[in-house]
Amino acid sequence: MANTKYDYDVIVIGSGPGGYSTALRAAQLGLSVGLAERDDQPGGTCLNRGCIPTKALIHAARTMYHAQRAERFGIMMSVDGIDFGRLQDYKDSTVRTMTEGLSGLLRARKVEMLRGEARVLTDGPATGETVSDGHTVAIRDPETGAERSFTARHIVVATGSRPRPLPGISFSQSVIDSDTALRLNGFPRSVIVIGSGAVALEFASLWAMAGSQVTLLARKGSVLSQWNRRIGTTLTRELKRIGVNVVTHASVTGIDTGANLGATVHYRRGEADKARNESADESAAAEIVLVAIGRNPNTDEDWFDAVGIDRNNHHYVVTDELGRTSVPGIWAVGDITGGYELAHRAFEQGIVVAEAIAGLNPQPVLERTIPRIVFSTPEAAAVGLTRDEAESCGDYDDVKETIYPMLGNARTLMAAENGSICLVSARRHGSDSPRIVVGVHMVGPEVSELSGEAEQIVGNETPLSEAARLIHPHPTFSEALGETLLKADGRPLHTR
Ligand SMILES: Cc1cc2nc3c(=O)[nH]c(=O)nc-3n(C[C@H](O)[C@H](O)[C@H](O)COP(=O)(O)OP(=O)(O)OC[C@H]3O[C@@H](n4cnc5c(N)ncnc54)[C@H](O)[C@@H]3O)c2cc1C
Ligand SMILES: NC(=O)c1ccc[n+]([C@@H]2O[C@H](COP(=O)([O-])OP(=O)(O)OC[C@H]3O[C@@H](n4cnc5c(N)ncnc54)[C@H](O)[C@@H]3O)[C@@H](O)[C@H]2O)c1
Repeated sequence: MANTKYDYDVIVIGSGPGGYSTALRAAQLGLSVGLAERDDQPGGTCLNRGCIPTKALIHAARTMYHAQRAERFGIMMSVDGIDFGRLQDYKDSTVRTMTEGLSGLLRARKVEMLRGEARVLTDGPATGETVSDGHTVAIRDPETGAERSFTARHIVVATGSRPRPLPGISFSQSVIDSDTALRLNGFPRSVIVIGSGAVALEFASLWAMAGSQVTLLARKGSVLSQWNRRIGTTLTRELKRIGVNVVTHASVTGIDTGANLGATVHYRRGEADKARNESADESAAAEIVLVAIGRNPNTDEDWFDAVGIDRNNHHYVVTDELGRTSVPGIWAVGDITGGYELAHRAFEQGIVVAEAIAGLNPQPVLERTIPRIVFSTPEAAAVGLTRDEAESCGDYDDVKETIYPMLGNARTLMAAENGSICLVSARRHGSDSPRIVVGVHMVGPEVSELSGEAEQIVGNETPLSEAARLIHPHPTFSEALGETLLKADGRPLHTR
């Protein structure tokens, strides 16, 4: 779509999953696109400091962990050591391959990279052309500091998020965030992980499998306290099995750090104390402390206020369901929009925004069925509602929970692993329509790979009786979901 008034049809600020998917889809639809990025390479948190490097390290640590446990199969193996330099090279080259691949794809779609820190201006461009407010982006060259201005009919803000520190405790050499954790020169001998969400559990699993002494401080009675209760308690138990010392009901009260590496975390045990009548204050010491208590959106630069982009009390940008902000012509996608901070949600938001800008009529992102995965050991995955959510939302009657212990699954048994699936089914409120699956919650080996099927079933509101007719190949982990569906449909085959 040629446009003479502006330099670009669309300028996207930030090249993480939200920004780059917007740029790729917009370019595919014939729009001219500039993609501003302050980092040296595109990909944002996900490719450079998130999804990709963490999973590369988890893959490597799992390989070592499985080798050490092979004795139970009669295979005697030992790990002679870890060449951490080579491990880092493997992780970095995985990241490089991904970011270079992305750069190539952006070039092929003729997306122009605009390198530097970007901000939206309220006035017209330096060229003196007349444009309405909020259509000009200034980009500061990282080398010279000089600013260049570009105009666009639409601006998409995708500035992402950054690690959140504990209130009153700054990050330091021994109190680190996930960015620093990925740059360590070796696996720590001992580590305290604060938090019990995805980042905490993935690093705790990774380090425990690599032989570190890991203490995880969880504020609630189990990890993943926002998830289905059974998933949280099963995962808490399984993490202990791989050697993570999970301390529940622990609220951090302070951290002492010395001049050298090392820190002591002071915490208060909540409900547990009352039952045990013990001293409320406890402490733990380790080489490093990882703080993984969530992320803050990158929406605090002055220009957000100057341009008038509405944000909520937690600093997330407020948008309508297609991604429009309060300023006409300015859109937002990804972590800055609140809700699930996930790469695949950002991809879909980017596609929707690009299609809306191009004048297509996209469906809003279906937030309810976005799969959530934690690549811990074992993995956890969830799609849709928990029983409590289904009962309280008012949309459903006759809510039922069906539990399937994964030990009944042949592949889980062979792998000498454990887990559980919890399926939530219900009928639409006030109708005698068929029972449907409204939530699937899983913990166990490879359950990340079962989330696609779960999303189809929940998202399409497939009647339970039809979903239970799907044939799952034998012997696979996916049979565990098949068995759960059969059980929920009142005709369990390999289970009671
Ligand atoms: C350790 C870790 C592991 C994760 N693992 C997973 C996972 O396995 N699966 C999953 O789905 N999600 C995962 N996530 C979450 C995922 O990384 C984020 O949800 C996703 O990256 C958000 O994409 P985004 O485009 O909103 O922002 P980001 O990826 O944060 O990208 C924002 C980009 O904008 C740039 N930027 C910001 N401000 C400006 C500016 N003014 N000018 C120019 N450029 C700017 C930044 O440099 C950055 O490149 C993980 C996160 C972390 C921290
Ligand atoms: N596999 C994945 O998809 C993946 C992996 C890593 C990160 N992510 C995403 O990145 C984002 C950040 O991850 P995260 O794990 O940091 O955040 P999170 O929101 O998933 O979990 C934060 C955890 O910290 C706890 N917490 C909050 N404040 C605390 C405090 N003051 N003291 C102690 N505990 C506190 C919460 O109870 C929660 O358990 C999340 O949105 C997550 O979805 C996704």
